[in-house]
Amino acid sequence: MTTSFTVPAIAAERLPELLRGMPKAELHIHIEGSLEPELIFALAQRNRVAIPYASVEELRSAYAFSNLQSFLDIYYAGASVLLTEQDFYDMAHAYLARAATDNVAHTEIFFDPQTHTARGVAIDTVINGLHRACVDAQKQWGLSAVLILCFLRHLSEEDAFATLEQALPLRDKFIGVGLDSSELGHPPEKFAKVFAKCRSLGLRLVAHAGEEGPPAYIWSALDVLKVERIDHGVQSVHDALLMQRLAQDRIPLTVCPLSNQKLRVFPDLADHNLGALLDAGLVATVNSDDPAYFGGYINENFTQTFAATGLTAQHAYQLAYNSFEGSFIEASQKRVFQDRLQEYFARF
Ligand code: HPA
Ligand SMILES: [Zn+2]
Repeated sequence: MTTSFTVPAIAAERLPELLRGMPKAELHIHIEGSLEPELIFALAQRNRVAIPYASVEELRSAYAFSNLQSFLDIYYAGASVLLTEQDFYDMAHAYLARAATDNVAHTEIFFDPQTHTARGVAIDTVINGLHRACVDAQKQWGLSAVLILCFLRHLSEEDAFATLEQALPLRDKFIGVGLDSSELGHPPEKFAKVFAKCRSLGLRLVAHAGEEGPPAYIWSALDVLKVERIDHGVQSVHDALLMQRLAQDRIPLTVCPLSNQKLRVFPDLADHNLGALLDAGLVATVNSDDPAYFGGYINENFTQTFAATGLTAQHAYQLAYNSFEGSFIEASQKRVFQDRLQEYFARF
């Protein structure tokens, strides 16, 4: 099965249906960013945590962002209602139920343990709750789900090492590590030693780079941290040599169009460079990032971006194909998903 499959002609008005129904993998979703205002309020009540908003509507109306940091401030505040293992389970279960209806066949979920351990929540509480929801998703919907532990880059490398040490007894419940939070001023090389340690432990490696930060951060994520995938990476278009490198080494980019729009990386979705990345031969994918905050889960990211930019059914096939190729599932299972994808397009 190759990527060179030619998609049969499909009328433009049937594109949304095609996009919603196609099997896909999601590779960039922060589970704390799937916490809907309704669940924040329910958990605040259940745990008797005070939140500075009078209603779900008031909270939702605060979701107007000017850049990454303005989002992160409210995102960390929202996560403060999570205390028990059941809270983490409920949050992940709600996301996974939603992903299943969006025809996500496989998902690789980020979580931010330091956001919780800093508030006195034990790392076992976090990981066990999330992992149990992943196990249940496979049983309930046949949806495969794995976890990626992210280090917060605004904190020190020492803090990342301490977090890794706390997590290692639960090593079989997460497949890799990532790097997220405030990008500017916190280049990947700040975490060179902890990523080298994770690599030696056989953990898979990813990092956010080139969301707001320069192409230099993408180079150092690749060459210093030795990551296998770049989260966002949309700033790579400003460096022709980097574009060549990403294409040649088939480094996947986990692009998040609605996030980029809401955080004003591309204020107008019509100006998004997803099509340019694909046309340059990069292994770009579409993902939701923080769907409760950015106005849409993965299918909304697909349908709104296609409507705004004029991408075609052939691009849709390529994006779904890339999502399986870029995933950390084993090669034989990737082929199963990619065969299913080709069959879906052939029969649509
Ligand atoms: O888009 C993001 N960028 C960096 N950190 C994050 N944490 C949640 N979402 C993001
Ligand atoms: Zn992200």
